[in-house]
Amino acid sequence: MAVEKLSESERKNWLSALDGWSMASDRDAIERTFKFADFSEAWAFMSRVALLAERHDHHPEWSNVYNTVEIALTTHDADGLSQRDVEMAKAINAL
Ligand SMILES: C[C@H](O)[C@H](O)[C@H]1CNC2=NC(N)=NC(=O)C2=N1
Repeated sequence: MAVEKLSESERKNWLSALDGWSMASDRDAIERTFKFADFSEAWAFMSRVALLAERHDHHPEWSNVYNTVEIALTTHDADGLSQRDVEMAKAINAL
């Protein structure tokens, strides 16, 4: 399915609505860092995000160090930010 990149105006609208997410400085992606009480909490969060990713068929680029999870979202099929990233960020924020 062809996925379209977000337009400039769409980006501005969505970014203001996505609490905690910001534009990556070096590429067309949004990112957010999550800090938890400990590794176990971080791992539980990652497990839930993994299930979301499968359900959305939209997968994060992420890293985990102990209690910190860094997530970047971009749409490889669109070579940049698309509506799918926005939907995924909203779903992650709702966890
Ligand atoms: C075949 C499968 O539907 C595609 O490769 C999906 C999988 N997950 C994906 N995740 C992300 N972030 N971008 C994509 O373009 C993408 N495409």
